[in-house]
Amino acid sequence: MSYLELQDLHTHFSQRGGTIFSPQHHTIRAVNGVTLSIEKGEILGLVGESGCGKSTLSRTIMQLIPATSGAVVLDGENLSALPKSLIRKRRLDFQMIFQDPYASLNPRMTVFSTLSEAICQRHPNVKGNALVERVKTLMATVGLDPKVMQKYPHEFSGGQRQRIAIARALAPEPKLIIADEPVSALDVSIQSQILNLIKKLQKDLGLTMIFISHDLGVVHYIADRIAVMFGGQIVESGSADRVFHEPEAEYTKKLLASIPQLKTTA
Ligand SMILES: Nc1ncnc2c1ncn2[C@@H]1O[C@H](COP(=O)(O)OP(=O)(O)OP(=O)(O)O)[C@@H](O)[C@H]1O
Repeated sequence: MSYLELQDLHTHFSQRGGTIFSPQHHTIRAVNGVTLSIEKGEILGLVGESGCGKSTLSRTIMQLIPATSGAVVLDGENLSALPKSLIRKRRLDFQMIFQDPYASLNPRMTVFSTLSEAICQRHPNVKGNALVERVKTLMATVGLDPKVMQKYPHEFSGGQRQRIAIARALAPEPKLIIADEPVSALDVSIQSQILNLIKKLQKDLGLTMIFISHDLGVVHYIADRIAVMFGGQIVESGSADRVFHEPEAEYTKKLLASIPQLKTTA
Protein backbone atom coordinates (compact mmCIF):
# COMPACT_ATOMS: atom_id res chain seq x y z
CA MET A 1 0.00 0.00 0.00
CA SER A 2 1.24 3.49 -0.85
CA TYR A 3 1.76 6.25 1.73
CA LEU A 4 -1.24 8.25 0.48
CA GLU A 5 -3.98 6.57 -1.50
CA LEU A 6 -6.97 8.28 -3.04
CA GLN A 7 -9.49 5.60 -3.88
CA ASP A 8 -12.22 6.51 -6.37
CA LEU A 9 -12.69 9.85 -4.64
CA HIS A 10 -15.77 11.93 -5.44
CA THR A 11 -16.65 15.38 -4.10
CA HIS A 12 -19.87 16.75 -5.48
CA PHE A 13 -21.61 20.03 -4.73
CA SER A 14 -25.30 20.54 -5.04
CA GLN A 15 -26.21 23.86 -6.58
CA ARG A 16 -29.65 25.44 -6.49
CA GLY A 17 -31.04 27.28 -9.46
CA GLY A 18 -34.33 28.09 -11.12
CA THR A 19 -36.99 30.10 -9.30
CA ILE A 20 -38.85 29.64 -6.00
CA PHE A 21 -41.79 28.32 -8.06
CA SER A 22 -39.66 25.97 -10.07
CA PRO A 23 -36.52 25.23 -8.09
CA GLN A 24 -33.82 23.26 -9.83
CA HIS A 25 -30.87 21.46 -8.39
CA HIS A 26 -27.86 20.37 -10.23
CA THR A 27 -24.77 18.55 -9.15
CA ILE A 28 -21.26 19.87 -9.73
CA ARG A 29 -18.87 16.94 -9.83
CA ALA A 30 -15.78 18.91 -8.80
CA VAL A 31 -13.87 15.70 -8.03
CA ASN A 32 -15.27 12.87 -10.06
CA GLY A 33 -13.60 9.54 -9.40
CA VAL A 34 -9.96 10.28 -8.58
CA THR A 35 -7.70 7.32 -7.90
CA LEU A 36 -4.08 8.24 -7.16
CA SER A 37 -1.25 7.14 -4.95
CA ILE A 38 1.78 8.95 -3.53
CA GLU A 39 4.82 7.33 -2.02
CA LYS A 40 6.59 8.67 1.07
CA GLY A 41 9.23 11.24 0.09
CA GLU A 42 7.69 11.85 -3.30
CA ILE A 43 6.56 15.11 -4.91
CA LEU A 44 3.46 14.64 -7.02
CA GLY A 45 2.72 17.48 -9.40
CA LEU A 46 -0.98 18.11 -9.93
CA VAL A 47 -1.60 20.11 -13.09
CA GLY A 48 -4.76 21.47 -14.58
CA GLU A 49 -6.51 24.63 -15.63
CA SER A 50 -8.62 26.80 -13.38
CA GLY A 51 -11.85 25.09 -12.39
CA CYS A 52 -10.66 21.51 -13.01
CA GLY A 53 -11.06 20.63 -9.33
CA LYS A 54 -7.52 20.93 -7.91
CA SER A 55 -8.53 22.96 -4.85
CA THR A 56 -11.54 20.79 -4.13
CA LEU A 57 -9.34 17.71 -4.37
CA SER A 58 -6.79 19.13 -1.92
CA ARG A 59 -9.50 20.25 0.51
CA THR A 60 -11.02 16.77 0.34
CA ILE A 61 -7.65 15.12 1.00
CA MET A 62 -7.14 17.41 4.02
CA GLN A 63 -10.60 16.49 5.32
CA LEU A 64 -11.71 20.13 5.18
CA ILE A 65 -14.70 19.08 3.10
CA PRO A 66 -16.24 15.62 3.20
CA ALA A 67 -15.89 13.29 0.24
CA THR A 68 -19.19 12.30 -1.35
CA SER A 69 -17.74 8.82 -1.76
CA GLY A 70 -14.41 7.03 -1.97
CA ALA A 71 -11.56 7.07 0.52
CA VAL A 72 -8.43 8.97 1.52
CA VAL A 73 -5.99 6.55 3.12
CA LEU A 74 -2.88 8.09 4.73
CA ASP A 75 -0.17 5.89 6.17
CA GLY A 76 -2.56 2.93 6.30
CA GLU A 77 -5.41 4.83 7.99
CA ASN A 78 -8.69 5.45 6.19
CA LEU A 79 -9.35 9.10 7.06
CA SER A 80 -12.72 9.09 5.34
CA ALA A 81 -14.00 6.62 7.95
CA LEU A 82 -12.80 8.52 11.04
CA PRO A 83 -15.19 10.20 13.50
CA LYS A 84 -15.17 14.03 13.43
CA SER A 85 -13.36 14.27 16.78
CA LEU A 86 -10.36 12.41 15.36
CA ILE A 87 -10.40 14.22 12.01
CA ARG A 88 -9.58 17.52 13.77
CA LYS A 89 -6.45 15.94 15.23
CA ARG A 90 -5.42 14.39 11.93
CA ARG A 91 -5.55 17.78 10.17
CA LEU A 92 -2.15 18.55 11.71
CA ASP A 93 -0.75 15.86 9.44
CA PHE A 94 -1.57 18.08 6.47
CA GLN A 95 -0.10 21.52 5.98
CA MET A 96 -0.54 23.93 3.10
CA ILE A 97 1.65 26.45 1.37
CA PHE A 98 -0.39 29.01 -0.53
CA GLN A 99 0.22 31.08 -3.62
CA ASP A 100 0.32 34.44 -1.90
CA PRO A 101 2.79 34.68 0.98
CA TYR A 102 1.60 38.27 1.58
CA ALA A 103 -1.91 37.10 2.42
CA SER A 104 -1.09 33.80 4.12
CA LEU A 105 1.02 35.20 6.99
CA ASN A 106 -0.51 37.09 9.90
CA PRO A 107 0.88 40.66 9.56
CA ARG A 108 0.70 41.20 13.33
CA MET A 109 2.83 38.18 14.21
CA THR A 110 6.64 38.12 14.16
CA VAL A 111 8.41 35.19 12.53
CA PHE A 112 9.08 33.85 16.01
CA SER A 113 5.43 33.91 17.07
CA THR A 114 4.26 32.45 13.75
CA LEU A 115 6.72 29.55 13.92
CA SER A 116 6.49 28.92 17.66
CA GLU A 117 2.69 28.76 17.44
CA ALA A 118 2.97 26.20 14.62
CA ILE A 119 5.54 24.13 16.55
CA CYS A 120 3.33 24.12 19.68
CA GLN A 121 0.39 22.71 17.73
CA ARG A 122 2.32 19.43 17.68
CA HIS A 123 4.48 19.92 20.79
CA PRO A 124 2.47 22.01 23.30
CA ASN A 125 4.97 21.35 26.08
CA VAL A 126 7.98 22.83 24.31
CA LYS A 127 8.65 26.23 25.87
CA GLY A 128 11.39 28.78 26.65
CA ASN A 129 14.87 28.15 25.26
CA ALA A 130 13.95 24.83 23.70
CA LEU A 131 11.25 26.59 21.66
CA VAL A 132 13.65 29.35 20.58
CA GLU A 133 16.16 26.70 19.47
CA ARG A 134 13.50 24.91 17.42
CA VAL A 135 12.51 28.16 15.73
CA LYS A 136 16.18 28.89 14.94
CA THR A 137 16.65 25.42 13.44
CA LEU A 138 13.53 25.76 11.31
CA MET A 139 14.62 29.16 10.03
CA ALA A 140 18.04 27.81 9.11
CA THR A 141 16.39 24.86 7.34
CA VAL A 142 14.58 27.22 4.96
CA GLY A 143 17.58 29.52 4.50
CA LEU A 144 16.54 32.38 6.79
CA ASP A 145 18.91 34.06 9.21
CA PRO A 146 17.62 33.30 12.73
CA LYS A 147 18.62 36.88 13.73
CA VAL A 148 15.48 38.19 11.98
CA MET A 149 13.04 36.15 14.05
CA GLN A 150 11.55 39.23 15.76
CA LYS A 151 10.67 40.87 12.44
CA TYR A 152 7.19 41.12 10.94
CA PRO A 153 6.10 39.82 7.51
CA HIS A 154 6.07 43.31 5.90
CA GLU A 155 9.80 43.60 6.59
CA PHE A 156 10.58 40.72 4.22
CA SER A 157 10.61 40.27 0.43
CA GLY A 158 8.11 37.98 -1.30
CA GLY A 159 10.63 35.13 -1.57
CA GLN A 160 11.60 35.41 2.10
CA ARG A 161 7.95 35.43 3.10
CA GLN A 162 7.42 32.24 1.13
CA ARG A 163 10.36 30.76 3.07
CA ILE A 164 8.59 31.71 6.30
CA ALA A 165 5.40 30.09 5.00
CA ILE A 166 7.35 26.92 4.15
CA ALA A 167 8.91 26.89 7.65
CA ARG A 168 5.45 27.29 9.17
CA ALA A 169 4.20 24.34 7.10
CA LEU A 170 7.14 22.20 8.28
CA ALA A 171 6.77 23.21 11.96
CA PRO A 172 3.99 20.77 12.99
CA GLU A 173 5.90 17.89 11.30
CA PRO A 174 3.14 17.07 8.80
CA LYS A 175 2.92 13.81 6.89
CA LEU A 176 1.90 15.62 3.71
CA ILE A 177 2.35 19.17 2.47
CA ILE A 178 0.06 20.52 -0.21
CA ALA A 179 1.60 23.46 -2.03
CA ASP A 180 -1.00 25.36 -4.07
CA GLU A 181 0.73 27.41 -6.78
CA PRO A 182 3.52 28.29 -4.31
CA VAL A 183 5.73 30.14 -6.79
CA SER A 184 3.29 31.70 -9.25
CA ALA A 185 3.10 35.02 -7.37
CA LEU A 186 6.90 35.38 -7.25
CA ASP A 187 9.38 36.95 -9.68
CA VAL A 188 10.94 34.41 -12.05
CA SER A 189 14.40 34.64 -10.42
CA ILE A 190 12.88 34.08 -6.97
CA GLN A 191 10.71 31.22 -8.29
CA SER A 192 13.75 29.08 -9.01
CA GLN A 193 15.20 29.77 -5.53
CA ILE A 194 12.00 28.56 -3.88
CA LEU A 195 11.73 25.54 -6.20
CA ASN A 196 15.32 24.61 -5.38
CA LEU A 197 14.60 25.01 -1.67
CA ILE A 198 11.63 22.63 -1.96
CA LYS A 199 13.82 20.12 -3.83
CA LYS A 200 16.48 20.39 -1.12
CA LEU A 201 13.90 19.89 1.64
CA GLN A 202 12.60 16.82 -0.15
CA LYS A 203 16.12 15.39 -0.25
CA ASP A 204 17.09 16.37 3.32
CA LEU A 205 13.81 15.76 5.15
CA GLY A 206 12.10 13.22 2.91
CA LEU A 207 9.20 15.60 2.31
CA THR A 208 6.03 14.20 0.79
CA MET A 209 4.22 16.83 -1.23
CA ILE A 210 1.43 17.52 -3.67
CA PHE A 211 2.57 20.47 -5.75
CA ILE A 212 -0.36 22.10 -7.50
CA SER A 213 0.21 24.29 -10.54
CA HIS A 214 -1.29 25.24 -13.87
CA ASP A 215 2.29 25.41 -15.19
CA LEU A 216 3.51 22.11 -16.61
CA GLY A 217 7.05 23.45 -16.94
CA VAL A 218 7.33 24.25 -13.22
CA VAL A 219 5.75 20.93 -12.29
CA HIS A 220 8.11 19.02 -14.58
CA TYR A 221 11.06 20.69 -12.84
CA ILE A 222 9.94 19.93 -9.29
CA ALA A 223 7.89 16.73 -9.37
CA ASP A 224 8.79 13.06 -9.50
CA ARG A 225 5.42 12.19 -10.97
CA ILE A 226 2.73 14.28 -12.63
CA ALA A 227 -1.04 13.84 -12.56
CA VAL A 228 -3.05 15.88 -15.04
CA MET A 229 -6.55 16.84 -13.97
CA PHE A 230 -9.44 17.83 -16.19
CA GLY A 231 -13.13 18.03 -15.36
CA GLY A 232 -12.71 16.51 -11.91
CA GLN A 233 -10.80 13.50 -13.23
CA ILE A 234 -7.17 12.47 -13.61
CA VAL A 235 -6.77 12.13 -17.36
CA GLU A 236 -3.13 11.07 -17.20
CA SER A 237 -0.46 10.30 -14.63
CA GLY A 238 3.09 9.01 -14.81
CA SER A 239 6.72 9.92 -14.29
CA ALA A 240 7.35 13.64 -14.74
CA ASP A 241 9.64 13.07 -17.73
CA ARG A 242 7.23 10.71 -19.44
CA VAL A 243 4.18 12.97 -19.06
CA PHE A 244 6.15 16.05 -20.13
CA HIS A 245 7.99 14.57 -23.10
CA GLU A 246 5.60 11.84 -24.24
CA PRO A 247 2.10 12.85 -23.16
CA GLU A 248 -0.57 10.29 -23.96
CA ALA A 249 -3.82 12.10 -23.19
CA GLU A 250 -5.10 14.58 -25.76
CA TYR A 251 -5.69 17.10 -22.99
CA THR A 252 -2.07 16.93 -21.80
CA LYS A 253 -0.89 17.42 -25.39
CA LYS A 254 -3.09 20.52 -25.66
CA LEU A 255 -1.81 21.82 -22.33
CA LEU A 256 1.77 21.44 -23.56
CA ALA A 257 1.03 22.92 -26.97
CA SER A 258 -0.55 25.97 -25.38
CA ILE A 259 2.74 26.78 -23.65
CA PRO A 260 5.32 25.83 -26.32
CA GLN A 261 8.09 27.99 -24.84
CA LEU A 262 8.29 25.60 -21.90
CA LYS A 263 9.74 22.87 -24.11
CA THR A 264 12.85 24.95 -24.53
CA THR A 265 13.11 26.52 -21.07
CA ALA A 266 12.39 23.53 -18.82
N1 LIG B 1 -18.31 25.18 -2.44
C1 LIG B 1 -18.63 24.99 -3.72
N2 LIG B 1 -19.93 24.97 -4.11
C2 LIG B 1 -20.26 24.78 -5.39
N3 LIG B 1 -19.37 24.60 -6.39
C3 LIG B 1 -18.07 24.62 -6.07
C4 LIG B 1 -17.62 24.82 -4.72
N4 LIG B 1 -16.26 24.80 -4.70
C5 LIG B 1 -15.87 24.59 -5.99
N5 LIG B 1 -16.96 24.49 -6.80
C6 LIG B 1 -16.93 24.24 -8.26
O1 LIG B 1 -16.19 23.05 -8.46
C7 LIG B 1 -15.39 23.16 -9.65
C8 LIG B 1 -13.92 22.95 -9.29
O2 LIG B 1 -13.46 24.08 -8.51
P1 LIG B 1 -12.01 24.14 -7.86
O3 LIG B 1 -11.91 25.43 -7.11
O4 LIG B 1 -11.75 22.90 -7.11
O5 LIG B 1 -11.08 24.19 -9.16
P2 LIG B 1 -9.54 24.59 -9.27
O6 LIG B 1 -8.96 23.70 -10.32
O7 LIG B 1 -8.90 24.58 -7.95
O8 LIG B 1 -9.61 26.07 -9.81
P3 LIG B 1 -8.65 27.30 -9.43
O9 LIG B 1 -7.29 26.95 -9.94
O10 LIG B 1 -9.29 28.45 -10.14
O11 LIG B 1 -8.72 27.46 -7.93
C9 LIG B 1 -15.69 24.54 -10.24
O12 LIG B 1 -16.69 24.38 -11.21
C10 LIG B 1 -16.20 25.32 -9.05
O13 LIG B 1 -17.10 26.33 -9.47
